[in-house]
Amino acid sequence: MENLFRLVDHEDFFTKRCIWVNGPVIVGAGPSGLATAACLRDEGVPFVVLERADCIASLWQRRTYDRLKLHLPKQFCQLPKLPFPEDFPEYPSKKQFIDYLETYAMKFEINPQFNECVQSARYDETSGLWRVKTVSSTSRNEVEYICRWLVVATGENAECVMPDIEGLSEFKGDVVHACDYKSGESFKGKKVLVVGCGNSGMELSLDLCNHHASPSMVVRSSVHVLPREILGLSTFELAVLMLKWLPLWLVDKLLLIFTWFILGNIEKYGIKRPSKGPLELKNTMGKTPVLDIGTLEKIRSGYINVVPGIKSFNDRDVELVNGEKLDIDAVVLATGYRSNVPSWLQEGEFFSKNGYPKMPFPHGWKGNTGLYAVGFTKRGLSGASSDAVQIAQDIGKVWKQETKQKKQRTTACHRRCISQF
Ligand SMILES: Cc1cc2nc3c(=O)[nH]c(=O)nc-3n(C[C@H](O)[C@H](O)[C@H](O)COP(=O)(O)OP(=O)(O)OC[C@H]3O[C@@H](n4cnc5c(N)ncnc54)[C@H](O)[C@@H]3O)c2cc1C
Ligand SMILES: NC(=O)C1=CN([C@@H]2O[C@H](COP(=O)(O)OP(=O)(O)OC[C@H]3O[C@@H](n4cnc5c(N)ncnc54)[C@H](OP(=O)(O)O)[C@@H]3O)[C@@H](O)[C@H]2O)C=CC1
Ligand SMILES: O=C(O)C(=O)Cc1c[nH]c2ccccc12
Repeated sequence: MENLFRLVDHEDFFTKRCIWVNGPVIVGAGPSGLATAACLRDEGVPFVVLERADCIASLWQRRTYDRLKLHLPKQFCQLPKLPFPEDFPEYPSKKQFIDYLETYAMKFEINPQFNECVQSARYDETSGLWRVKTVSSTSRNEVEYICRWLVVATGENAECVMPDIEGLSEFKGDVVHACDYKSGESFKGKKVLVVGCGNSGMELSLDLCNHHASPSMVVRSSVHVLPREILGLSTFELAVLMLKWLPLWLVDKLLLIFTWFILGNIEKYGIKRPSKGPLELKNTMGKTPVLDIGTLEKIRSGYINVVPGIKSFNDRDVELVNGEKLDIDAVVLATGYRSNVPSWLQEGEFFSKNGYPKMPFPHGWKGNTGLYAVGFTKRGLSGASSDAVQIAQDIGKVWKQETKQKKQRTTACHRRCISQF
């Protein structure tokens, strides 16, 4: 590592360093950051990956529940340049996915700077360079990285959404967000209110049931629930196949017809369907349909109670919008996630205030001034992979041109850097 300057604050014993990076800085060592790094490695472009956690794929390793499996078939979840092992099942478990990512990082020699949380990043017009400031999560040490390219790979799930519901802070039982829920074991015999009915709310309600807790799941608006498989084929794969030949509206209609035959009328259990079709809703609003892995059966048999929106909490119970009161012991907030980009990226042209690129898919991966975004298209791991490939090609083109020119000009001039070769 090269220190352009190093300050030691003697009163507080923390250091400030400034580092020139020859190549892009990638913020985030989740699947998106790893995929971009691997593709850059293939292009021969050096890079630095900054990660706030102490491991790769921290969402998967630290902030997901034990029973989690990928819910799309493996061919739609693998990262570029390394297929999943043959012996992986169609829906790999969380452990298998993490093992794959560890192998991936090792194969492409990706060694992130761990425990470095990016606090700010701004483009310096004068020098035409990005200034990326990090603070260590284990000490108070600060580093400023200076680079030409900045790849934002902090993800759509960077922060948990905590709902602001009247009385929630007065509730006396345990309240956990889905990101801190590991298993239903600690809820055995308890009455648990699960707030939210996306894939997290549905799967956690099932897990609670399997651990002999009594979940009530809040469905405040509407949601598309589809079977994970239709006629022995994964619903996602079937949709992808049908989209090759048919318009989206027709695929949506067909999916709902198949669903009706397999799941029946689920409105009678309190689960209203949105007026837009599942794929249209995913494309326009980014709302992922639920792929059912057994929750509906538990709802049908009465083990999971579906309830409408929440009015307020009291110290031991909850009042619903229909006036009904429920005694509960604990609350699981499966209320979703948000991007954290606005909290650190000082830029208002490419990213919008909600932390997503302003340009819709497929134009949202490249900004001006060397800024890129990977994994913000609400298209899961396959969307992240295709962003990564494009970003690496784009940077690689410029890199190769310039390296060629530089070689022609002089072979003596070397810039030292901390980038990984
Ligand atoms: C429970 C769950 C299950 C999912 N299952 C699937 C699935 O089956 N199939 C699918 O396609 N998609 C799935 N997804 C979608 C998910 O978005 C992807 O799986 C994937 O994790 C996205 O990768 P990412 O690298 O973009 O984001 P993340 O995995 O969230 O990685 C981002 C990384 O950036 C780091 N970071 C954030 N802010 C900073 C900062 N300021 N400084 C430094 N580092 C920072 C984080 O610590 C994190 O390690 C699932 C999501 C969830 C929540
Ligand atoms: N096995 C897998 O692969 C899994 C994948 N995932 C993925 O992770 C991502 C995040 O999913 P998830 O965590 O479910 O988040 P989502 O954003 O999909 O769902 C959030 C849910 O919380 C509800 N909600 C939010 N605020 C409130 C409130 N104040 N009162 C009542 N309800 C509220 C929303 O309702 P409303 O719609 O009315 O706003 C919605 O039902 C998704 O892309 C999902 O597919 C998640 C789990 C498992
Ligand atoms: O799991 C997720 O969050 C995803 O975004 C994966 C995904 C991308 N497109 C979809 C369409 C239907 C269901 C899941 C997905």
